[in-house]
Amino acid sequence: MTGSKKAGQAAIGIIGGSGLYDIEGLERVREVRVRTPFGAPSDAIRVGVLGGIRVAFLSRHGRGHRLSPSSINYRANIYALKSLGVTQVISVSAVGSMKESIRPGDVVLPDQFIDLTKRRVSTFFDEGIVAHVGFGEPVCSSVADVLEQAGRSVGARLQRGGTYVCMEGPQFSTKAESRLYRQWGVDVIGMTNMPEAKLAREAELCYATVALATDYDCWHDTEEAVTVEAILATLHKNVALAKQLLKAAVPKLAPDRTCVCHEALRTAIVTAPDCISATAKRRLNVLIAPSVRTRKGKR
Ligand SMILES: CSC[C@H]1O[C@H](OP(=O)(O)O)[C@H](O)[C@@H]1O
Ligand SMILES: Nc1ncnc2[nH]cnc12
Repeated sequence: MTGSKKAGQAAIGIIGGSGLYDIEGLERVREVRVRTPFGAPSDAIRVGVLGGIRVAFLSRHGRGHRLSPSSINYRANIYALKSLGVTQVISVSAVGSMKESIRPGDVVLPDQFIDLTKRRVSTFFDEGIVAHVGFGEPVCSSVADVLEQAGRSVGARLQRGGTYVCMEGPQFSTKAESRLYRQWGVDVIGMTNMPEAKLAREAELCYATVALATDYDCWHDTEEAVTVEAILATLHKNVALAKQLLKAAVPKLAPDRTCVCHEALRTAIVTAPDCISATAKRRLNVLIAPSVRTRKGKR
């Protein structure tokens, strides 16, 4: 087994979305309840071994799907994974297809996001310390490379790249909205990847999403408009594929990161070190300690 991490720690995090509340085949599982300065994550984190590699699995909506997209504590989720030693996050999400070419059952690996959420806290840097991370490339292409290979190896119909528009929900879109997003050229629609991906970047975690297309939203002339029933039926058929994909991907993720995700904060913190409030330092210690340390005395 790789990943010389202590029990209860893991370098790879998996955030399971709708239909993926657990991972069978996760061995030597230890349930970790993490407390964070931002409150409780969606559920206990299940740390175990998948394909010989230690991973930390978190159900985004909680087991039993208790949390709506707007009430998920995204900060606590990302902070909790970071504090367990996670450096790379694979997110799994059900999405609506906004293109004829993406069929229910297909896998999309989005490389861009449009954030239309309205009532979510989307930063760790809101009190006592200011930071502006780059987000032009919101997805880690190294992780996406691995997901693409893994997806193809398990026979998924897969689209590499595409734009995920994140709506607030919980209601699905109107036809007018759906048509508008299509004019924007988006590929898929969902309700959860924002602010998750933003927070992952602020926490210097690699982040990539395996988006499982479940429906054609409500824009299609001949297909039924989306319903939860239809989404769950499609997920039911495809969740096994997603699990195979994850199992194939996990051992291929390089433990030593060469991407820029791990240094997102290096040039992002604008507050002078001696002006960062003690509370912020304490609250964000897990995230900012290395960057603040290297900037000491520079201002
Ligand atoms: C239960 S269907 C709608 C629900 O599914 C997606 O969630 P996730 O990204 O966690 O798979 C979508 O964003 C909605 O939250
Ligand atoms: N059509 C859709 N809109 C928003 N979120 C979704 N998740 C799955 N399908 C969706």
